[in-house]
Amino acid sequence: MTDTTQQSLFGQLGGEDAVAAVVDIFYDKVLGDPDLKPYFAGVDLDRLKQHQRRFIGQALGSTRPYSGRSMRKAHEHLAITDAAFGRVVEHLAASLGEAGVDEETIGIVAETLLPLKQDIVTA
Ligand code: HEM
Repeated sequence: MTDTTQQSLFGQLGGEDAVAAVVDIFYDKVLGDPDLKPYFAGVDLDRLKQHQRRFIGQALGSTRPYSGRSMRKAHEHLAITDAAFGRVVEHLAASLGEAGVDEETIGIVAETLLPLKQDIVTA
């Protein structure tokens, strides 16, 4: 998929304000999932929210510059399993659906995230 397509996903959803709404839904789902909550133990709230925003931004191809750690460096100490990665992506898909994004677009977003799995899953 080209950058142009990804940018239009971001725009299609409604830009930063709409993304903030998706982040709230996503945040509730991830922390409300007993299988995922432990990964976020000890992570401060600001950092977590930043995670969610960047996660969504990355998923939708936001052009906002990213100056954080690489995906591998950010996650290697967490021993994230394949299953946990899958659940996070599922929660994102559900959150986008609740925000009114159509199935086809959600599928494209999920495909965009999949290549990151090899850097994030270490358990
Ligand atoms: C495609 C999937 C993902 C993306 C794009 C993503 C993105 C990010 C980003 C950008 C950061 C911040 C890095 C920094 O500030 O240096 C981060 C941190 C973090 N991520 Fe993810 N993430 C993903 C999947 C996951 C999964 C599956 C989990 C757990 C099940 C997870 C748990 C965390 C935690 C706990 C932190 C904070 C680590 C710390 O500050 O010690 N992430 N992630």
